[in-house]
Amino acid sequence: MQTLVVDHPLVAHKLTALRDARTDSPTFRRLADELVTLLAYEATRDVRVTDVTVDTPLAPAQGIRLARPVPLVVPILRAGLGMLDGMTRLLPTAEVGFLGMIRDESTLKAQTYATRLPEDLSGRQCYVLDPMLATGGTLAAAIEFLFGRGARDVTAICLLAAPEGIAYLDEAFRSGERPIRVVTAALDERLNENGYIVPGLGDAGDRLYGVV
Ligand SMILES: O=P(O)(O)OC[C@H]1O[C@H](OP(=O)(O)OP(=O)(O)O)[C@H](O)[C@@H]1O
Ligand SMILES: O=c1cc[nH]c(=O)[nH]1
Ligand SMILES: [Mg+2]
Repeated sequence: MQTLVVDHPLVAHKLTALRDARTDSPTFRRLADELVTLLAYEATRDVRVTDVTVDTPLAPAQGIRLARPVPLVVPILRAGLGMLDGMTRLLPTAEVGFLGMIRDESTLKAQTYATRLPEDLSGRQCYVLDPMLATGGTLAAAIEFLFGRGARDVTAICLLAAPEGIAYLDEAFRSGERPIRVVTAALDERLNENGYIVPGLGDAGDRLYGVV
């Protein structure tokens, strides 16, 4: 599994403000949105394209277009929803699916409460959005859904990742015939005893949606 930690001063600047406990929800939402657009630029370097020719006002020009089938973008509710606009700003023609998942805080296991995905994903590049890669349980379950429907490859875009979550995904998809990749703004130190990323940013869903 490839893990890309995007190293850019604008990413680091916005992430620092996002982490700050003093940052209010409206600002948190804006920063998350801006960060995702920066991460998505790196995460879509290998988006599939096809050759086309267009006519400029002066002459024909060789060009490229996104290949079909278009990529599928899947925000994992709740916190992933705060990343959707930042992603579709770069991929406005992508199809959007949804997964409603919640981590049982006593077992740290992910439960799925809503799935709105195309039945057949054969050949599709998929981008899964979830700000936090903590134990890896949520993303692993989400990625399994997509490969179960025939996805070609899956890229997870996260704001923060813990070493434990990276290791878990790496092990879960070790075989390699189901290619996955993680693109994140930072690799943090560890998980605490409650499965939260340290230093992290707290509970991403609560901070995005003003839950105090
Ligand atoms: O890597 P994991 O250990 O699975 O933890 C990461 C998940 O935990 C949080 O979701 P939560 O279950 O709190 O739901 P929410 O997104 O609605 O806040 C976060 O949004 C991730 O989805
Ligand atoms: O640090 C964490 C870990 C899981 N979920 C969150 O929202 N934050
Ligand atoms: Mg979540």
